[in-house]
Amino acid sequence: MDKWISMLRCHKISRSFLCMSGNCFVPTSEIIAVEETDLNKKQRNSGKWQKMAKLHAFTVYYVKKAQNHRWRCSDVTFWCVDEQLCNQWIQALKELLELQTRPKQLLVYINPYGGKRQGKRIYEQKVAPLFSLASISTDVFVTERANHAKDNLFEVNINKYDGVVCVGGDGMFSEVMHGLIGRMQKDSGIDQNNPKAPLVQCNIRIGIIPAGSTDCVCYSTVGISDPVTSALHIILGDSQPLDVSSVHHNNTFLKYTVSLLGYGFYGDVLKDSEKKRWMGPMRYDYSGFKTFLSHHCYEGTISFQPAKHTLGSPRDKDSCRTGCHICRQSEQQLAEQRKKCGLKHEEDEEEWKVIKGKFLAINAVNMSCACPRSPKGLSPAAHLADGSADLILVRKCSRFDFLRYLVRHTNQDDQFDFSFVDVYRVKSFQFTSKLLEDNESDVTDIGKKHFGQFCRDHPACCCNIANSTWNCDGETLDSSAIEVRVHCQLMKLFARGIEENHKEAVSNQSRVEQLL
Ligand SMILES: CCCCCCCCCCCCC/C=C/[C@@H](O)[C@H](COP(=O)(O)O)NC(C)=O
Ligand SMILES: Nc1ncnc2c1ncn2[C@@H]1O[C@H](COP(=O)(O)OP(=O)(O)O)[C@@H](O)[C@H]1O
Ligand SMILES: [Ca+2]
Repeated sequence: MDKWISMLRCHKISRSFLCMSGNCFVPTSEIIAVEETDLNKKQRNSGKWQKMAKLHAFTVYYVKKAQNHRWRCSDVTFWCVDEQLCNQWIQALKELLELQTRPKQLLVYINPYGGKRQGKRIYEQKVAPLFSLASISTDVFVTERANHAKDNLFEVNINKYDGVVCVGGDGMFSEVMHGLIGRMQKDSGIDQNNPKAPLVQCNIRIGIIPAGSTDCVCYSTVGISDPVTSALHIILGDSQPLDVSSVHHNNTFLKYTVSLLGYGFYGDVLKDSEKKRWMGPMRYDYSGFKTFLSHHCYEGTISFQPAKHTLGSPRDKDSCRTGCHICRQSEQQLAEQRKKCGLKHEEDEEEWKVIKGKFLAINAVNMSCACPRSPKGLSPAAHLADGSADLILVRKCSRFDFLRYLVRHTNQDDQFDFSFVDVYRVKSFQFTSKLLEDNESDVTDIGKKHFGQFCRDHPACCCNIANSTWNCDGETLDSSAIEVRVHCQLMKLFARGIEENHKEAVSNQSRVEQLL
């Protein structure tokens, strides 16, 4: 009988922990749901139960943390002969759950064509059952065309929802983010075309269920690209602020970006890969190889304002982790700035640094851009919410050197430790391609007429006179002059940043245990 009445092992309940046995406990913030267990069902399945006294039971579903930031839903059932006691437990636990601020109503957009075209199946089989277990109601849209989700976000009654979930890749996330941020600015009468406009923060969180090709935003904010893990972060109501950069050209708003804004190599890879969508995520390997062989470099001018407000540097050894003190400090600065000037932007005429040159790649990243292809990312020490971006300039170099640089994205070696790579932490920057500069100064329009030709002065130098395009979070952006500004913590995700590795977490756990 003892075997069945594990309720006896359930010693103690406090406001923050449910202790289930001497060495196993679950923080209440990690309980997914509590349900009365349907014993009739179990009794029907097992004959020996019939002879026992009438039992009552409830099941606690909780987050079980596995290796590599992977989360799973686990459960434990507590049995009891006393119905009243059982109900008291259920009641007490439900009250504790009510105290947690968790999403109750979500708006879900599924891109059925992202990644390996599994978005719909992933949502239906892995995510929807968890949402229903956690009593979350959902309105689900399966998109029928690109920009469907974005357009819809301008029409829906957004206040009805506690969050928006997108099922897809970085491109789909970008679409939903544009819809939400755009909607917020429209509702507040803010003109997005003004690059200096102080944007209104977006308090409705976005959850990403990864079902795309790169899933860099998900991987960099959760530590793994796994639909169940992401669904559990949404259910627990996690919150991770995120920097967003705005991209403008001549007082016209072009795009927002949270992960990679890349010109040259990554722009060319994306442009070529769009023609190979049928290949699925493999298209990036194919186009990556092709672009690597073409070895085009582009000439232009970059000017930037260094981010002096933040303590970190792109060469730091420590990365941004859950509860990061550098991001917290930026949050405090932001709050103080708001107190001082309201929504107005501080007019800063801080110094601009100017760099001219020939580049194979210009990458601006608001976060590390870690993804399964590059587990440390393009800038391992970049922060999710410090109000800065890391600007990585890869100058013209040999194919062999560029390959060495690319390979370092995939291993532990320092990818900035090359004479042809410079990295700066910035709060804003501008880029103008040489071709545009020449056109603006009324020099003949050679580039446009002879697209694809190489530098006339140095035929062997591989410097392409055509412009590259920008890879803006997986969307192509055709503009040879852009102005970029980082907006500190403009939006929030259902995530908590990457947690310290498991070993440390376990040792913290046993420390808490001793305290109890
Ligand atoms: C020869 C060795 C080459 C190894 C290079 C490995 C580098 C991988 C770096 C990945 C870059 C991450 C930045 C994320 C970009 C996404 O926004 C974008 C779009 O992602 P999506 O397809 O929408 O999920 N994906 C790409 C590859 O441009
Ligand atoms: N129903 C649809 N049909 C075609 N394209 C779509 C649809 N829904 C969304 N999209 C677009 O598909 C693009 C890529 O989607 P994404 O989910 O990021 O997949 P991937 O990671 O494979 O690129 C996004 O730009 C998005 O706007
Ligand atoms: Ca940042």
